[in-house]
Amino acid sequence: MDHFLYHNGTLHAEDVAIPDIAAVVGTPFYVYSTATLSRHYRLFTEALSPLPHLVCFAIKSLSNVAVLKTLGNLGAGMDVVSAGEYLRAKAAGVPGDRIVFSGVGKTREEMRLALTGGIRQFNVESEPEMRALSEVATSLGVTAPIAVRVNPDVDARTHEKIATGKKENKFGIPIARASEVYAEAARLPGLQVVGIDVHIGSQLTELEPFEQAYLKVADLTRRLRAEGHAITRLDLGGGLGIPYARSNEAPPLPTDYGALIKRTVGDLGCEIEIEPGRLISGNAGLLVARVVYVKNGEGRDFLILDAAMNDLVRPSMYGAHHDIVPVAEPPVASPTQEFDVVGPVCETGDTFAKGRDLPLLAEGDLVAFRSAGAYGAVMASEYNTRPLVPEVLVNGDQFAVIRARPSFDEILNRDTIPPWL
Ligand SMILES: Cc1ncc(COP(=O)(O)O)c(C=O)c1O
Ligand SMILES: N[C@@H](CCCC[NH3+])C(=O)O
Repeated sequence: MDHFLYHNGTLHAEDVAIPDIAAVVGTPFYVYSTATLSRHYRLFTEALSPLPHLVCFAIKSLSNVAVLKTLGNLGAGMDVVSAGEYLRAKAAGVPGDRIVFSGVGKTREEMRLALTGGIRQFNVESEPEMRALSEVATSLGVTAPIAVRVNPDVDARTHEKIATGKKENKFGIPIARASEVYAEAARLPGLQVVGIDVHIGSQLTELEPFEQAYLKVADLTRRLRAEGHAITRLDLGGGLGIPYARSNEAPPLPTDYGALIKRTVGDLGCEIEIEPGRLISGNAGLLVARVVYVKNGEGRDFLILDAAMNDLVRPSMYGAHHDIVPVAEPPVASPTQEFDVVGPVCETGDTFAKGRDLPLLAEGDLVAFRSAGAYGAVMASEYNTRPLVPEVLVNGDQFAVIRARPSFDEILNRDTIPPWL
């Protein structure tokens, strides 16, 4: 469900017409819907109720502070993976006791930042990290709450670049070694074991891999408790997929996912944490671009947009599909044409879609990439010295620019010329 629909022949974000935003910020731009973000967050909290739980939004999917504040105000926790993300969560007013810190390479500085600023738990991914955290916490005279991320060796059946739960992946400790790792955690000063963490990958379109992983976590909970550890919290990660090609994809819904969690780990008396990113933010965002040229090539027509791979890298990085729609609603049964949809960047990989059937489009027309809220703006770069595109947040009939397009002056001022030049 999203709130990007056609009204009066024009695509709207909630009650705001997309061309009205384009007139203010220019193109390309990202636009997010408050209603969709809120609805998706609530779907998870409803799906997990009445279990005690915290939905920690995976900031990596969409990290604009205004978006984080929107979710934080509803009571969401945050899953962060860097000092920058931690500071963003705090800037959005999220208290430390609703922030979990994930990631395989947390530095001592990052640990210190979170321990002094407040943290719900660290999801520790290795023994060296656990020892470092013990040292940092002891030096600060505090106790660090931890869950150990286990790698359950489960195939998430997703794109190989975003699968994280197989034994060959860098994430977590092998579940078979959990007993010894937890025993060491219990011995180390400055650490308090509170739970178990698992995250097997992103854009999962089936529930079965989650089920396999969560059943292993349930077994491990019983075993670790028998070994004397107080396991009171289970962090089950994120990863639930979204439909990208709306006409033919129907991944499981948060309700099904919630039911699965209840079935697999619901009877352990643990507080449940989940870390969804994409399902909350993905369909809450569009990337809007303008057609620069329609170019007739050899046996194909190119739709050249003013957005490029640096603005939305998913198609070139993962071969990902995004539905592309015209902002002006095409008349019913209007003719279509096949286009290769590309950006202006000097790489053949700067291709959003090949042979995509689209309504007839012309220079100056606006188009929107659907499902671009997650891993869109956050993965953007200034490759080809293209300024990062602005972000806009819509709420009902109002909208605000939540990140402005940098000027070329700002961009050029970031470089400094050394004295010898
Ligand atoms: C530790 C962790 N938690 C949560 C997420 C969020 O995943 P998704 O956006 O697929 O829900 C990720 C990314 O896959 C992750 O690495
Ligand atoms: N960047 C990936 C998702 C990565 C998930 C990270 N934990 C994507 O666009 O699909």
